[in-house]
Amino acid sequence: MSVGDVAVRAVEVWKRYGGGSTQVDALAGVSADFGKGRFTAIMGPSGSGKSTLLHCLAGLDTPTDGKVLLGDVDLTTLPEKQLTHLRRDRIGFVFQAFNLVPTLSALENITLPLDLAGRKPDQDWLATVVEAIGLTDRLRHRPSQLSGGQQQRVACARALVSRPDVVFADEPTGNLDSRSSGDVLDFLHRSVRDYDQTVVMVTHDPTAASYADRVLFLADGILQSELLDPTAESVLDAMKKLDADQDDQDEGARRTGGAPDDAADELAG
Ligand SMILES: Nc1ncnc2c1ncn2[C@@H]1O[C@H](COP(=O)(O)OP(=O)(O)OP(=O)(O)O)[C@@H](O)[C@H]1O
Repeated sequence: MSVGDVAVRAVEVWKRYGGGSTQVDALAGVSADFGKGRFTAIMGPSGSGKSTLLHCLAGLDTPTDGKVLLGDVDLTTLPEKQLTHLRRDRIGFVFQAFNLVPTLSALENITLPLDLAGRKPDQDWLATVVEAIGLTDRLRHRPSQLSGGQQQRVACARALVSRPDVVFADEPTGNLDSRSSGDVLDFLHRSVRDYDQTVVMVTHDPTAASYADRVLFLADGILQSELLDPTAESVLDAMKKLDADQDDQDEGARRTGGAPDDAADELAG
């Protein structure tokens, strides 16, 4: 991928927690490009580092080592104040728990990031986004008067209203039933296909991942494989293979009494 086609790039990103016997490498040298106008899903077993990677890419967390480039800006060296502005102006977030402000209407929630930045919404784009989430008749409702799926669509609109470089979504359908999930994923998919937005989404769900153009698979903080034009079936197969590979490594380590890497070396010859 040429530099101009990349929205965000991870270069040898490490994230280490703790020290001594409790040390954990949540990310162990992850390098990946996330293309502009592309929808990428990140998958992997629990504890594999998905959220940590998303948070590092979004400038919500600082890697222990390595670089994160948003366009040509290295987030890892940016002073905190500039990072705050960059997150506000160039990045959108969708969280599993919606995180809407309960006292504001749906429309006020959508425009909140712009209001906080003292910017006026682009009315055409706002109308497009509002129309696309299919909630034109509920814009004056408070979050408590909306279903979970409707609240999450409001959160997606809020993430997109500033036309960010990238929308990062962390398990956006984790709290939703399959129908509401479909509505939210359709919306994210259309924002990429029709409006050239860039979405990076962490998910456990093969069906959710099938809405993406590409799926990256993490295990033990390492990028293991990727799948282009995924279907729910091909994602499930890739996850089974990942599980089987992990089991083989664990079994090798158990038999030799060593670390998985030692075991792999020993098995290899
Ligand atoms: N603040 C922290 N302090 C110590 N260890 C942490 C911290 N945050 C994450 N970890 C560890 O880093 C590893 C990766 O965590 P992460 O939350 O990124 O995984 P995940 O793939 O998103 O998991 P899940 O699917 O369960 O949400 C795990 O072993 C986790 O226990």
